Amino acid sequence: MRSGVPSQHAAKPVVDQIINARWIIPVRPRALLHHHALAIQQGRIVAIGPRDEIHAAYTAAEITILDQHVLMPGFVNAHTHAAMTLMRGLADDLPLMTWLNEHIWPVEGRYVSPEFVSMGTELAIAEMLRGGTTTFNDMYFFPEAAAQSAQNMGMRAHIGHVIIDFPTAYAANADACLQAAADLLPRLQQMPLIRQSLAPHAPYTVADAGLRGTRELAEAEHLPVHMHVHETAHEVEEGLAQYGRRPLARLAELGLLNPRFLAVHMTQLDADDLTICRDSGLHIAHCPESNLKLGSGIAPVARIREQGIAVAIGTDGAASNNDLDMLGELRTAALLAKGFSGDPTAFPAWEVLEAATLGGAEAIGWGDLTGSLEPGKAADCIAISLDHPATFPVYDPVSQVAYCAGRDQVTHVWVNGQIRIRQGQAVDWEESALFSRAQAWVKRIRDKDQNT
Ligand SMILES: CSC[C@H]1O[C@@H](n2cnc3c(O)ncnc32)[C@H](O)[C@@H]1O
Ligand SMILES: [Zn+2]
Repeated sequence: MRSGVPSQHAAKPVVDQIINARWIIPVRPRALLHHHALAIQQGRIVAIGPRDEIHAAYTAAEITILDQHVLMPGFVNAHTHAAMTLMRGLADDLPLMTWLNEHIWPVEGRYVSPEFVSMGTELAIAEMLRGGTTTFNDMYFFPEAAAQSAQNMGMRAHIGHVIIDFPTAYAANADACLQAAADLLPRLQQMPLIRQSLAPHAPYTVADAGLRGTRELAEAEHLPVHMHVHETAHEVEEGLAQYGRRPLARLAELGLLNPRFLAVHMTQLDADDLTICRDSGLHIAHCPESNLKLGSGIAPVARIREQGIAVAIGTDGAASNNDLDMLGELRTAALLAKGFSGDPTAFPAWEVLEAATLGGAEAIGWGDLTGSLEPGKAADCIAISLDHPATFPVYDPVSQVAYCAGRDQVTHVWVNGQIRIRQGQAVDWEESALFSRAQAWVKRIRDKDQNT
């Protein structure tokens, strides 16, 4: 494949860098390229083509040679609560509402603050970048703190302004959340790696008034909406009892569903729900490991995809997953779709890689910039070394990435052309220093909250 490569007779342009790789999986187009290279200038991909042609066409200030590696777009984690790394392993083996009501919400009530969110988000970014994630779609309190952490650490983030009815350390009610979102929008617009959404928490925590306010602000500011929906059977039963209709139907009636709506979880879907999803054009963030661990249910991904409904992949927070590992998550998604449907062709390797990259970018309205390696797009890319016992032999690199590579094999990560991970190590921060700072929070939470 040859894309964006100038004629070799013209004067040779100088680019910032060229990355040579044994294999490139650009995701779009769906192709496996052998011995190709990527030319990058000012954070953007300017060309992708056979190695010799790229070197004949460009001079580069920096050349990286990845001769045992797959180069591919970074993963887009379509649903996170990044700061919840500080609560990883605090409450396990519980159903969702017990986990939230008796453990997570009380701890959040005591500790969540801008400082807590900065610390937890930094830990999450360190983990996600090491695992090859270059963009995350977040929903948490104090979104400015999360945005600032992502911008400082050079990671791309889609930051959700949370909307929730009950009083928290962040805001008194849904109206105050909407006001905080409106006030913050211009500040976050100044951050080049950040885009924003509105994030009403769930149908059971935001009444109709807050959802109408969400729709109005989303329409006025052209913002996407990111929300937990149909996570458990209990949520659907409770919604039916309280509102006389299933939560998804209620959201449709409130005018919230459209291609800029990202419904997270969606484990409970009847035929009418699937029709609503298909007709509205919404996207689904599938979080299989969090759903399994909380015993919430299994999203019927094969049936969802048969209807042409777009699926992205997310980890959810580190307190319910308990990791932020997109390679692990996409593998679980592929295997679960096959096992649950009884069809091994459900969610094949190529399609699950697409869902974990471009599918995530499109789900958050960022498909113009990231999620695939194409000229004009941001150089958000990762290298995975296949020179490892876990991935030997290599008949098909796509199969290796989907079914057997581990995140310890992610050697290089670039966001917007800036190297963030080199030879498996963070470039700009010491992980041990992050852990030392985080330890103060861990001590406070442990002393007060464990074994009480
Ligand atoms: C209001 S900020 C986000 C809010 O969501 C909570 N949360 C984390 N994981 C889940 C989940 O799987 N379902 C519902 N709510 C979840 C988190 O603790 C924050 O309070
Ligand atoms: Zn969640």
